[in-house]
Amino acid sequence: MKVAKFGGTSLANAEQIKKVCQIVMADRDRRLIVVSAPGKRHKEDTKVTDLLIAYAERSLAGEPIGEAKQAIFLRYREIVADLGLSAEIGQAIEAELEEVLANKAGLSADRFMDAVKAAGEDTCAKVVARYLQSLGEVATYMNPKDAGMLVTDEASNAHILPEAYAKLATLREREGIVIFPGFFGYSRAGDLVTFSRGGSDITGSILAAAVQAEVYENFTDVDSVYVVNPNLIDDPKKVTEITYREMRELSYSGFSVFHEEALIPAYQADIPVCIKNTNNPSAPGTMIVAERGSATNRVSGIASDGGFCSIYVSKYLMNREIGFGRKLLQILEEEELSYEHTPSGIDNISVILRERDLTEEKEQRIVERIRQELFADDVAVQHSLALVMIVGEGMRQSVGTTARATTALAAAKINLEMINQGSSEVSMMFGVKAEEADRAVIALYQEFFGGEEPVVSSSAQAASVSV
Ligand SMILES: Nc1ncnc2c1ncn2[C@@H]1O[C@H](COP(=O)(O)OP(=O)(O)O)[C@@H](O)[C@H]1O
Ligand SMILES: N[C@@H](CC(=O)OP(=O)(O)O)C(=O)O
Repeated sequence: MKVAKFGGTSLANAEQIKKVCQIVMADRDRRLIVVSAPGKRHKEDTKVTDLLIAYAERSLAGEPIGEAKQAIFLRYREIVADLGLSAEIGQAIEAELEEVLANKAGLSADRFMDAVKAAGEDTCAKVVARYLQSLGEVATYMNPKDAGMLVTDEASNAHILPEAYAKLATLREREGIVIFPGFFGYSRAGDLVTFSRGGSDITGSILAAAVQAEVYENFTDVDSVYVVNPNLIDDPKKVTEITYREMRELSYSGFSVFHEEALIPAYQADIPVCIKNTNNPSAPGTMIVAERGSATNRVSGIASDGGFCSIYVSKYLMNREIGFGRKLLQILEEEELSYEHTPSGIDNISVILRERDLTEEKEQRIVERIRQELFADDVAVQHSLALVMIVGEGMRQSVGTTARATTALAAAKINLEMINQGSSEVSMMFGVKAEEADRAVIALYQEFFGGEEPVVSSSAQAASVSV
């Protein structure tokens, strides 16, 4: 049995949905199908999930909702019509969607937002099931509540509960093709809760682990994972095989092709993941596996992500002070902040955080507390940082990777704010100013995969004029 997840771009319109159904029908082992909400049809388009969020925000703010609602219904109406589904089917699907959008009473703002967001995937799953049925297939829409997709109840940031797996495993016994909406589950109390954005990848991975799938296929709009974001460099090198550890690090640091939390369930159940292209299904794609044969190339990928900040703390003889690190991190804990990294020196330590979590008020309070409670000599917060990551299993065995990377970055006149080698030794991280991140990635690509000058994609050209 294979679990196949199709992303928003694969379901953006009727033409795409037809491709999806052809792919499903071409392999009888593809029996558990996870769908996202319709995504962008072209670059300037809006994903249905974003239309739903805009709708929910207006509704919660008490603003007029007519246009926002119309935009959502239009997307599905067009898809249903172009798939040649009957008017009755269209009306039934619309009535269920309407009910969710109208049902605000008794729900907190968070719960309403999650219910509305999830309607994108839920409606799409119903449409796809109906279309497969119209082609003569035995296909059923599966409600995540009935299936047992039990999750924690943190709004918009759910995590699977371990007890969910036993019931989900019974999906294996279902007849025909099961169409499962991605992106959400239900708490123990029965409330709908969504995963974080892009979370349909997580649904697919959970289901693949639960049913012990032979493979988890993740269909998107690119032929493979590339060694660098293809929006930055035209036609970069393809990755044919990559380990879970490498992909986890790269997804964390900007490879948006696969959700950073989606690898864990598949990894724990030892299910290989294959990233494939709905628009070119015969391309082999990228396999994500436990061990890869060719770990000789030292760097497997280069990624970057912005939105970080660092709290730098220095104190003479910090290395001799028992409990300093704990006290520092406790201050963050009391401010309900998680941290990302803690590179340190003899008398200093930096704590890297996601900028979105640190309000101005919290920042002032934290700086003050570090000064007063820890008697720090210096505390400074630096904003607008990007983390650039080079990742590769082969880096463990090879000498000189750091030297090559820092030399390349120096030659591109990029100032390094921080260097951190991951404890796993499969990654190395460089903190740079956000506006220099693209140039840093391009310089590193040139160093490790270059040979010739890479062709910088037009959207990245502005950032890279001085390369
Ligand atoms: N290293 C990478 N390799 C491949 N794609 C990448 C990489 N980094 C970022 N991407 C982007 O990820 C996109 C696919 O992810 P996403 O838009 O979430 O697709 P889907 O709608 O299928 O979920 C690609 O179109 C590409 O722009
Ligand atoms: N539709 C949701 C979940 C998702 O995974 O979408 P996609 O497969 O298009 O990245 C979102 O946009 O966040």
